[in-house]
Amino acid sequence: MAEVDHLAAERATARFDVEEMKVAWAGSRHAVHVADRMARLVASDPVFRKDNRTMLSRKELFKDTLRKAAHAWKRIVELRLTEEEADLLRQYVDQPGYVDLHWGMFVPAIKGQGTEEQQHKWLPLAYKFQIIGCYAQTELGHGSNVQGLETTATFDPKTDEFVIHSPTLTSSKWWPGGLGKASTHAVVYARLITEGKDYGIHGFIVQLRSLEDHSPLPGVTLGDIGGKFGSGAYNSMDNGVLRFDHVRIPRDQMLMRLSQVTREGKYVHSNVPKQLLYGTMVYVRQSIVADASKALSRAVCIAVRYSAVRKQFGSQDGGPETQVLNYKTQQSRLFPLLASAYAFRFVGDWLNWLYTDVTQKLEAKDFSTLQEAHACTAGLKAVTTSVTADAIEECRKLCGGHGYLNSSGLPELFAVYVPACTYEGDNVVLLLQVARILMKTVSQLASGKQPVGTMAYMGKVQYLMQCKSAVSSAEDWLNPDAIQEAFEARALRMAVNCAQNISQAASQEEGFYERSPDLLEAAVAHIQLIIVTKFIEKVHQEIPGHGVKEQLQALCNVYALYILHKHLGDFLATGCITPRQGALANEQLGKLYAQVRPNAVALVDAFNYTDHYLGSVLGRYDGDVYPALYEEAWKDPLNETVVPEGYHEYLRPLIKQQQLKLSRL
Ligand SMILES: CCCCC/C=C\C/C=C\C/C=C\C/C=C\C/C=C/C(=O)SCCNC(=O)CCNC(=O)[C@H](O)C(C)(C)COP(=O)(O)OP(=O)(O)OC[C@H]1O[C@@H](n2cnc3c(N)ncnc32)[C@H](O)[C@@H]1OP(=O)(O)O
Ligand SMILES: Cc1cc2nc3c(=O)[nH]c(=O)nc-3n(C[C@H](O)[C@H](O)[C@H](O)COP(=O)(O)OP(=O)(O)OC[C@H]3O[C@@H](n4cnc5c(N)ncnc54)[C@H](O)[C@@H]3O)c2cc1C
Repeated sequence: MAEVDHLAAERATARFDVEEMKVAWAGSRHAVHVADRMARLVASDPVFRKDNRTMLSRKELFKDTLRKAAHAWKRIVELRLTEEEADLLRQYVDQPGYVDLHWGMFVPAIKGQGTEEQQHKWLPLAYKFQIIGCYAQTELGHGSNVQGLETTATFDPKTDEFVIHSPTLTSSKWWPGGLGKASTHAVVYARLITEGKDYGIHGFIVQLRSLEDHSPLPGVTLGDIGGKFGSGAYNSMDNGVLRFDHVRIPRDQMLMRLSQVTREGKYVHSNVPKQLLYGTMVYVRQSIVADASKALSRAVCIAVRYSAVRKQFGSQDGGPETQVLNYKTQQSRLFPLLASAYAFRFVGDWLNWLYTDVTQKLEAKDFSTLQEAHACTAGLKAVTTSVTADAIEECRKLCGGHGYLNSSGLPELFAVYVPACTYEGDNVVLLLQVARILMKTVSQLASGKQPVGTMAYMGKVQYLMQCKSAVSSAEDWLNPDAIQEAFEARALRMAVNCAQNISQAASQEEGFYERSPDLLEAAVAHIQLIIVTKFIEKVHQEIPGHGVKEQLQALCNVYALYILHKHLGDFLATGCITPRQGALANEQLGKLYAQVRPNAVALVDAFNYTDHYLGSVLGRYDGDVYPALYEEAWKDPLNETVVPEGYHEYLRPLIKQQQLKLSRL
């Protein structure tokens, strides 16, 4: 009971309106309402139970995923849910499965790369689940290097067909989610060959399995690639392997929005940038940023609530011990993660806006913002997923020993989340893309070309290369202009330093290769600037609700000053701030943590997660952690019998043998 009281007391100390913070977090009152309804719908349905997931075998887990997906679809149809509601319902079911790829990549690939005619033919089938699709790009030999894929699609003018073929072992498709067991179709990326010429990678819709009995079609070899990291977790997904042996598809199953092959076999490229082929990846990368804030906020919610419940040391004269949340070290590890969850949420919203804006411009044949969309989605995907993966592990440690139990929810969350650093583009590979664009922008500064969008600050090169921070007290670091200037100067100076070093190499390519570790850091600095800028812009907006703006202001400052403290070396080495100013930032950070402390539990309540979605005995809303932990232990299959299976085979003979030996002595 005492623990329950603890969280009630924590909630009472909040200095802001939690209901209004829920609106700020979700984006609108409508969003809070819909999310609430969908979360409760899932939580109250026994089919969506997930507390036994880590104890299921791979086969049981996969079947459970099929069952949940089918039940979710049934509920979506029965309740006539809107697209927004259906997306949220699937999110709260919280079990990776083939439907993620069907809706998240197969459908978007057809929408983005198919002609109107192709969309008209294929999308209704996909929308009604008459076909199930996946996104088959990566191969055994190549993932990052898309141009290196080996699968071929050779046009045969005699039959008006493409022949899809896997010429080598390394050309086997390898990894696509939903491919292993569930999908009937795939968008397959292959080298288009016509009239004897290789035109590079293009997308094709290929049927893989019979719609009657689900068996692979002739010439198609298919399977699952095997168990993955952690128990439960991403093992619910059937990541697959696929080989083609001269499989024929009609010509009109090449996705022809960007380029076409005529009946005669002539290749025609529309007047659009060829990078539009990568459009589905750009779309998913922006969703992954929004998803990072969800995963991070879940972990932080668990760690904050548990840290308020957990007590260690400090008891005097039999009085209460100290809540671990009161330890300054706990706060300095946890509150930056809380601030990062909010930061990623807001930058994710902005990125979604950017993506929508770019998509509208592309439809009007305006390709000017394509590079900005690529740099922002790639860079933000890389930084937010890397931070989130590390943060989930940090939250596990923040929960001490109990964090290591599956029932804490953290091991599974980590195992599900960590591949986000790799899929949809390895984070290092993506940051190097950002670095390339930074170098290009720096090189254009001399010619007077004004950078735009998130690179616009580089236009202030004369000022930013020599400015000195005016901060002279800890409070000065609360001024957003001081923060913004320090972050801009750091990012620009790091980029310019890299460019200067590269220019001394024998060639641009060699210089880029040699300096790539520094380039990664420059790219991270640029992306952190974007996150800080978007958080500052958010806080400048009108935000209703008692104390909400003040809390967000504090979190924004925590985020920025934490990054400054963590990367102090960059700020000092580039001469943007002095060691004294660095120390003042750290002093202010400590004061901000004290400001966050009484609001911490309410700030995670504002995420509005149900206990079902959190899936953690440590993160329970009521804080009644110990009885739940105790009860959960007894549910383990090992506890089904008092004497374990194997006792008579292995334990008893061993003990008896030793006893016999002893008795002979
Ligand atoms: C369970 C949790 C799920 C959470 C997710 C939440 C929501 C998501 C919703 C649904 C998805 C569901 C589940 C997600 C889970 C897993 C799915 C995973 C799927 C996959 O992994 S699919 C495979 C992804 N593969 C990659 O990302 C490959 C990475 N490689 C590349 O992108 C490219 O090869 C490369 C690294 C960019 C290099 O390309 P290349 O053609 O060689 O180009 P360069 O020479 O480097 O550049 C040329 C030129 O082009 C520009 N460029 C490059 N890329 C783009 C782009 N995307 N857009 C625009 N422009 C681009 C580049 O800047 C250069 O420009 P220049 O001006 O310099 O010429
Ligand atoms: C869970 C999961 C789900 C997936 N789902 C899908 C899917 O649905 N469909 C699909 O098509 N694919 C999918 N993938 C594949 C995924 O997109 C690739 O694994 C990813 O793009 C990374 O490519 P890779 O495996 O070739 O890594 P590699 O490129 O081989 O990376 C290996 C190492 O090399 C480094 N490296 C590579 N290139 C460079 C470079 N130029 N400079 C410096 N370092 C470099 C990387 O940083 C990394 O450290 C999935 C992968 C996972 C793990």
